Amino acid sequence: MSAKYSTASDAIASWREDVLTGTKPPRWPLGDGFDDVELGPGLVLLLGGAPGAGKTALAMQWTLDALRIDLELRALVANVESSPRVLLDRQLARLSGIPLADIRDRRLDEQHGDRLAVAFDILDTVSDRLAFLEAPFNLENVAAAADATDSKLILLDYAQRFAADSDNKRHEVNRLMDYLRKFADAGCGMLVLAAVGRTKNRQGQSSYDPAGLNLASFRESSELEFGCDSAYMLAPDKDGGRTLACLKNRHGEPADVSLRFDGSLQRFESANIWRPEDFDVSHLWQGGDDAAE
Ligand SMILES: Nc1ncnc2c1ncn2[C@@H]1O[C@H](COP(=O)(O)OP(=O)(O)OP(=O)(O)O)[C@@H](O)[C@H]1O
Repeated sequence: MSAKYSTASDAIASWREDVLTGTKPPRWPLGDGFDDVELGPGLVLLLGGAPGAGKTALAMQWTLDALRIDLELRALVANVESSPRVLLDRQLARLSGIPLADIRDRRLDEQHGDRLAVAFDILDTVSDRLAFLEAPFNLENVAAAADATDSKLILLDYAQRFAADSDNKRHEVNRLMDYLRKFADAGCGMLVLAAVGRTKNRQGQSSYDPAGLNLASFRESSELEFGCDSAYMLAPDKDGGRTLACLKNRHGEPADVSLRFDGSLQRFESANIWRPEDFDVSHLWQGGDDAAE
């Protein structure tokens, strides 16, 4: 085999050009509050969390918002567990502000008309740049579908299900990361959801206690944690919010993100974004009335 390498002069020529012209590595915007979360060509982002933590909801929100903001972007969603209709119901709830339960049961009438119209308009702006993988759910089909649709953002939900069936699942999941890196090297950005294993809590019981979840929690894999560029764990807070804990960030300082999650609307937002209802100022008016009497 002939040796494969590039000389430093080759590498420096294009790199120096980027540095001097201020050309940054491309990143896709993921919406308000997620500036520190890096997803773009060449990167593998791992997102873990207990069942029901909201991984799918958050990953779909990022994907749709990236498509809304970056009109050049195309995305492929490879979800083994949920059909496109189920995923679209959830996004319709988020974009329209109509509770998911009403959308799921189609309890919709004229009063929802305007909000539905706005949400469908938004979906129309992304629909020809968004594709859903159909069976077979394997990496060969992911590669073929990404090529056919020219998708650069690929959402895998979830990683362990894309490891070939085998008696040695751990080995297969480790091999999976090799393939994910090949997708990234080919210019794709990989948003990879991962199941996590239970850990022992302080009482010695097996649980998904957020305090015990760490890089080693990614089930059946050591390679997932080493091979990714960034790894996040989505965990419920005591007050019903979520913390997006950054366990690893190869290209920057790891920064956690505090989130609010509205399950009925499948909507995440940064806990740092100001909302009028968080500030009850009615007592000030009350005080004013008292003072006037
Ligand atoms: N109509 C609803 N009202 C309120 N909450 C809801 C409603 N429908 C779903 N949810 C909640 O939204 C969350 C959706 O989680 P999601 O499926 O994104 O989690 P996940 O981390 O991907 O889980 P899994 O690994 O089991 O797929 C769950 O906590 C679920 O209970």
